[in-house]
Amino acid sequence: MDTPFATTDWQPTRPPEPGDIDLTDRLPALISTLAAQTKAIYRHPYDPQCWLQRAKTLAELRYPELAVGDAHKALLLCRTLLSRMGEGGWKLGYRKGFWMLEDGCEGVGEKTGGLESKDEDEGVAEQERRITDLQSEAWRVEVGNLCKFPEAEEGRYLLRRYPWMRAEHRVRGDALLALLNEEFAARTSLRGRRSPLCEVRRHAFGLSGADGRESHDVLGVFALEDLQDGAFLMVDRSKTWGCIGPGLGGSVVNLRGGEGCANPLHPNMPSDDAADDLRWVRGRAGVYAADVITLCRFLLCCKKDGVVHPLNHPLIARLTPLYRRKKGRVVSLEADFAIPVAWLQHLGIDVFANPNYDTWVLFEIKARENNNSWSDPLHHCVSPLFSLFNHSCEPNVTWNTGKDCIALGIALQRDVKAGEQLFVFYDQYVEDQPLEARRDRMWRWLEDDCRCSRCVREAAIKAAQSNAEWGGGVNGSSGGDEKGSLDWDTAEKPVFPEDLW
Ligand SMILES: C[S@@+](CC[C@H](N)C(=O)[O-])C[C@H]1O[C@@H](n2cnc3c(N)ncnc32)[C@H](O)[C@@H]1O
Repeated sequence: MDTPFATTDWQPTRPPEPGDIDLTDRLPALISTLAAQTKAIYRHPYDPQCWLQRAKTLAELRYPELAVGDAHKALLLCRTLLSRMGEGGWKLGYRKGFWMLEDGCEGVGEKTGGLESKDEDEGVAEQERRITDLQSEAWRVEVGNLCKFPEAEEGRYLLRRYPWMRAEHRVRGDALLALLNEEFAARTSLRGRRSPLCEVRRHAFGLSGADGRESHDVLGVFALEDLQDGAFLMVDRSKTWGCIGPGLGGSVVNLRGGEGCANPLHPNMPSDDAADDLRWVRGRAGVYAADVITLCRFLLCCKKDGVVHPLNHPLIARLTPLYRRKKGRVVSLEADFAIPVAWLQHLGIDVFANPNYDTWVLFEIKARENNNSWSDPLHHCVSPLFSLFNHSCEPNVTWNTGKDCIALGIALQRDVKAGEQLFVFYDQYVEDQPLEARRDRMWRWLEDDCRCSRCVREAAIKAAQSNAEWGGGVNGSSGGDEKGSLDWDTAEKPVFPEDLW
C-alpha cells in the first residue's frame, strides 16, 4: 500500500454505480496519493487527519470496507483526543494526534500538512473545535461507506485481491509445502507408522489454473501408498475455531433460539492465558460470533508464536485465498472493526503504528478463513490439515467430528492407489443429486464449477448427448477430453452486474 501499484492490478471491491466518475484518467494520481498517505501514516500514526485522508482516497478508489477501517481509526483517535481536552498537565503532541505531558515535552520530527500546520499557540477551544470537526467528517466517511444493508452499520463489498499484496503472500512457497508435509508425516506416523501416508502436492487439478490462480498454487492431498477401504488416515485437531455459545456471565444473546453450543469455554484453549478469554467476543459479535472468534484466535496464535506479520503465520499462509466471489460479503462495523481492534489492543498490538495489522490484512485473513472452514451455523472451525483436501462428488475419504466439535477424524472410504488424490465430500446433502443441482450447491464452497472426476465425466456425457442431438457439434465443441480442463464449460451463466467490470 506504500508503493504505487500498476493501474491494471486495480480491482475495486465496490462495483461501479450510476453517477460514479470514470477514474481512468485519475487512477495513476490516486494510486500515488494512496502510497504517499500510507507513508504519512507510518510517520504519524496517531494523527487522525492522516487516517481520514487515506480513508477518502480508499473510498474514491472504491474500497469501501477499507475506507471504513481508516475512518474508524480516525474516529478512535479523535475520541481519545477529545476525552482529555481541557485537562491540565497535558498538551497535544507534535502533530497533535496524541497527548503528552506538558512539561519539557517538545515534539520532534518533520512538519508536513495536517494538524500540526495550525498555529502552535492555538487555544484549547480552537483545538477542540477542529478535532470535533475532524471527528464529524470521519463519522461521515465511516457511515457513508457502509450502505446500511442488510442492517444498520453494515455494508457489502466484493472479495478481490488487493493489488498491494506482497508476492510472498500471494502464493504458497515450497518452504510452506515442506512444513505441511512434515505435519502430515507427523500426524500419520503418530499411529505407530514411520512413513507418511499422504502428502500435499501442487497442480491438484492439472495444469490449468482455477480461481484466477496459477495451477501450481492449487494444492491437494495425495496418497503415498496403496491404502485400503476403512484405513484410518489421521486426526486433525484444529487450533482455530469458534462457536456461537453463550457469552461471558451466562449471556444468551448468541444462542439462536437456545440451540447454541453449550460449552462456555469453547472459544478458549486450555493453554490460553486467563487474560485471553474470548467469551466477551460472543457477547458482542452476535450472529457473527463464530466468525469473529475464529479471526481473534488466529491473531492470538500470531502473538503466541511471535509471528511479526499475520499473513506469514503458517496457519494462515496455508489457507486458500479465493477472489472470484460474485456475491457481496457483509462488512459489519462491530464485527469487522470495533471487536478486532479491541482484541488487537488487548494483545498489545498498536493498531495505529503497526502496519502489519492494517484493515486489509484482517480482511485477507477473514477471506482465507471463511473459504477453508468447516462450518455449521453454530460452529466455525479451520482445521489446518483438513482444509487442504479438495472436494469430489465421488470421494475416497470420509470425515467425522469428535465430541468436542473440533477434532476431525479422516479415514478411507474405498481402496486407493498410491499417487491418487484424496478427496472429501464438502456437502453430503447433494450426493444423490444430478450434475446441475450438485454444481449449483457446490458454488457455495468452491465459487467455481466443481472439477471433480464425476462432474467432469457427467458433463462430458451431457455434451456428447447434446452434440448428437444437434447433429455433430455445437459451436464446434466435441465434448472431448475434459480432464483438468474448463473448456467444456460453455453453458450459459447468469450475468451479474459485477461480471461486466
Ligand atoms: C478447502 S480448500 C482445498 C485446498 C485448496 N485446493 C488449496 O489449494 O488450498 C477449498 C478450495 O479448493 C478448491 N477446490 C476444492 N475442490 C474443488 C473442486 N472439486 N473443484 C474446483 N475447485 C475445488 C476451491 O478453490 C475451494 O475454494
